[in-house]
Amino acid sequence: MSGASLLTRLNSTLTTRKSELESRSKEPGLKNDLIIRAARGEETERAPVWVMRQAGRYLPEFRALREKHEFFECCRTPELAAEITLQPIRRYSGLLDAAIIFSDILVIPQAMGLEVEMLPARGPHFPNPLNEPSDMSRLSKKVDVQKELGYVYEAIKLTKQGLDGEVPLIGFCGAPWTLMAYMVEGGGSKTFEKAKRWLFKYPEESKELLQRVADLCVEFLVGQVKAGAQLVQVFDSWAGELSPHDFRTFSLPYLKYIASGVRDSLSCTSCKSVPMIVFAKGALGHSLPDIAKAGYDVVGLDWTVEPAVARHIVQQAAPGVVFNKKAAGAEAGHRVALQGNMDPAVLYAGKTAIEREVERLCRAKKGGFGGSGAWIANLGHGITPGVDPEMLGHFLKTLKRVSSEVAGAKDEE
Ligand SMILES: Cc1c2[nH]c(c1CCC(=O)O)Cc1[nH]c(c(CCC(=O)O)c1C)Cc1[nH]c(c(CCC(=O)O)c1C)Cc1[nH]c(c(C)c1CCC(=O)O)C2
Repeated sequence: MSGASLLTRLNSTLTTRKSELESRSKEPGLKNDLIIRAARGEETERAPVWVMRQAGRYLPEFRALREKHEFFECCRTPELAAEITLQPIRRYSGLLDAAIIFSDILVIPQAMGLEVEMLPARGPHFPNPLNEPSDMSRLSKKVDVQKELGYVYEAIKLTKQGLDGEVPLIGFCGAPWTLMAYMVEGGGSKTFEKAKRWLFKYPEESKELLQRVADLCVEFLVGQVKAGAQLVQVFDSWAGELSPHDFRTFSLPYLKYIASGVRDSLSCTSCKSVPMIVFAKGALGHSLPDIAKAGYDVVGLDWTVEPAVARHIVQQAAPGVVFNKKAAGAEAGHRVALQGNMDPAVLYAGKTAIEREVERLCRAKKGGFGGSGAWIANLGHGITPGVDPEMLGHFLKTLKRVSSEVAGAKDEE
């Protein structure tokens, strides 16, 4: 074969492959699919970026709305939830690569029949938490997720209209262990002694509760995807409270169950598969290889792990994962992508510190993520209420600039 015809053939193979990739990831009308491609382990022209809690109290426009409406009223009113979801997208126009639906992880305990209130300055409060396993009889036996949480689906639909394809929308839920911790503690805690007492005194009953929550997580995430969520994230915010053994016993199995449950369920419907992100805060130091193999496309990192080290560990543990074999839009194996992981407190330290830390985050030679893709830039936990919104803007702009440079130069890798 002549050089020219070989080139033609190669070109046509590449074109076919490119259009396959596009049809797999790009929803009609979606203008920016950077985060979807990065989540699928692909190289991207820069790192997509979003921020946990990007719709929140650091935004004056959010606080203004909250003066008029109670927290769970905002969650339960699709128009308000959609408006709040869109607030950061509007303010940081062109700088955020995803929206996350405004809601809370505690809507699942509410759907199970527990009362939850959001106390000013104190956070979530359960007036009647689960004190003993016998209290599980107070939980609804069979939760009608559509009836109890349909308002989230409505909010997703409305938000999608508002976004008009500008960026993808992320759905989410809390992980079973984190939700159980709230349900038993009755709120946040420094020691988690009540929830841990359950784990150690009543391991079987704890597993029953975790399983009941996990089943709801699967149904709720699938519902969010059917309503239009284009990625989903599972937040295990309290994973780091558990010893490695207890994490493997009481958290990891349910994280796995959720990933495979959602994928199986979506493969049985005409719904396209969506990338799944797991964020097990505080558990990465001991369990990153296990988390990388838990069935998620993306592993979220808190700031206690060095990106280059995490990349190495994840690549060793899960060199190429094949998900969604049966799903519509089935795909071949891909790298597990990473998300994170700048310390949110850097946003308090001014522009010079932000620039320095973004450089470290992006450049492989500085221990950062490097230019080979499969990275979604984010903070290592949610943005905190005292941050000046301008500083988040500076983070987003700097990240966009430096990560484009690094991807263009392949970061000398
Ligand atoms: C543990 C947890 C909760 N909720 C959530 C988690 C997991 C993430 C994490 O670890 O931070 C998840 C969450 N909560 C909220 C979102 C919305 C989407 C987003 O912008 O990220 C998401 C994804 C809104 C919220 N959820 C809450 C607020 C602020 C409450 C207010 O307006 O009064 C917002 C914007 C309240 C909330 N809700 C919760 C707590 C502990 C608190 C109070 C403390 C705090 O504000 O950080 C439970």
